[in-house]
Amino acid sequence: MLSFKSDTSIFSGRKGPCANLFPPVSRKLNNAKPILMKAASKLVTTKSEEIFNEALELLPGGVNSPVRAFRSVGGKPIVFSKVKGARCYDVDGNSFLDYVGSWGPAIVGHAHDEVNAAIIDQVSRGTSFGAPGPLENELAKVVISRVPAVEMVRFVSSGTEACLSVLRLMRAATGRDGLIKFAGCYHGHADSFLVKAGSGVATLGLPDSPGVPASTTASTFTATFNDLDSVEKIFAAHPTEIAGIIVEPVVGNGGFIPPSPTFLRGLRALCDKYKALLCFDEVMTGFRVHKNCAQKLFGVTPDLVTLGKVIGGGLPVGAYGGRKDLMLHVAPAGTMYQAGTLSGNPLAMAAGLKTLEILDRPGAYEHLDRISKKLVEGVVAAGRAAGHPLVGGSFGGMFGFFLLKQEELGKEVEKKAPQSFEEAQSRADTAKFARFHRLMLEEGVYLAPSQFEAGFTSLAHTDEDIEFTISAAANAFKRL
Ligand SMILES: Cc1ncc(COP(=O)(O)O)c(C=O)c1O
Ligand SMILES: N[C@H](C=O)CCC(=O)O
Repeated sequence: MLSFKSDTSIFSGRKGPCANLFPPVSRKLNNAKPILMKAASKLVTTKSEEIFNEALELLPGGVNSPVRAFRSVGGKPIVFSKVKGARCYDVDGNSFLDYVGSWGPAIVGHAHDEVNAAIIDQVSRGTSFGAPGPLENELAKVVISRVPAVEMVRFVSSGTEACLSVLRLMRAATGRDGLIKFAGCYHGHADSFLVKAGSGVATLGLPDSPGVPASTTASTFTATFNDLDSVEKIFAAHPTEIAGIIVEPVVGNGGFIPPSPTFLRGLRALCDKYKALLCFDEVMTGFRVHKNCAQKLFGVTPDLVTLGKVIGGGLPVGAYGGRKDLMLHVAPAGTMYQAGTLSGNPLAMAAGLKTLEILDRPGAYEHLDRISKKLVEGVVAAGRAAGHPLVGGSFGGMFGFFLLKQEELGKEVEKKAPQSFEEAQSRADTAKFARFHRLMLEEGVYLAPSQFEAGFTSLAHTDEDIEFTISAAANAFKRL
């Protein structure tokens, strides 16, 4: 195992025959030539542990969002001190290649100089208005111009807020209460969505969530992703009750699960048949899998869309939007009420505008697509070469892989990616993933601390970073 010292001190170089094959993790931080580290040292996490132990007395589970607690991968979380570009740095002086990227917002790289400058410039004019500001129009125009379904948009402060608002809108517009979601999909933590949800709910193995009234989720019907029959059955049983479907067009909260070629188009047809609304929850996929979101990538236009993460460039933001006739239900244009003190926050608007401007530059999405594919292909090849069955995939800057149960090795099924969350749950070896996650940390690579989360690349990740990550994975698989 490697020990990673502070940015200004020596850093990793594997002992033994491969010593000269591994570029130092923090090469950008230290021009010193990599020197051989003492063997069998381990990741130094003293300060992280001190801070996290203190946090356990202050914050439920020591965190402000459950997945950060490392519960499903074991050990204690790494406490970050700063982030920059493709890297994160912990309070013990370790540096890691970061494939979480604040769960998506850091798509142009952490702390991008131009994004920082845009925020600082806005700070000089105030951090919050509580009144209309020009940047809300500017970001709205960019979203409307780039997202096929969006003719009008409302900004809020989180993806959760966007999803709970869009559900209320679907109900207000149709006069119906029913909602169809999919097992393993996560649409934030509002009551109606906490039914067989993905992300932290799945990671922690929670059945759903206490505190959610049965009366609330009585209107939430759960289908199986990529299984149109499971959706048709719900519609057939409730032909006039369903307000809409909400779906992650590429599942990222149940692990990485792409749609089958006919699935999204099938959902569109079923919604049209039963006069329900179709909402793509693109909080994660939005501006990540394609410049014009997943709806352009797959050629299916929903009625409504939710967005977040990328459009705030790292500051708190969410948005819901869609057909103008639907959005005009929203107060004060209409009577469907939704509000927010910090909605359309000028700092978030500034950061989001600059982020989307950088993403609009030539080659941005080609880079994201290419390096993500290279990463997944390299990691999968390394795992299989070491005798571990795994599958993976990517779209744009979003990727994922499943470490499968050992009995699949050498069988035809090994090459087939899970088509649904239920299948992923039955085929994934989450204990092995936990061991892999820890070994990758020791190799200087920070992956999402859950098998049931997607990974994220950025414009700051280089080919050398990807090659380093693949080498790190090869090492980890050998030690798994
Ligand atoms: C697809 C999706 N929808 C909604 C959310 C909720 O967003 P937030 O965490 O900003 O409330 C998330 C992420 O957490 C997400 O990935
Ligand atoms: N899967 C979630 C969003 O993408 C993870 C972020 C969180 O809930 O803390």
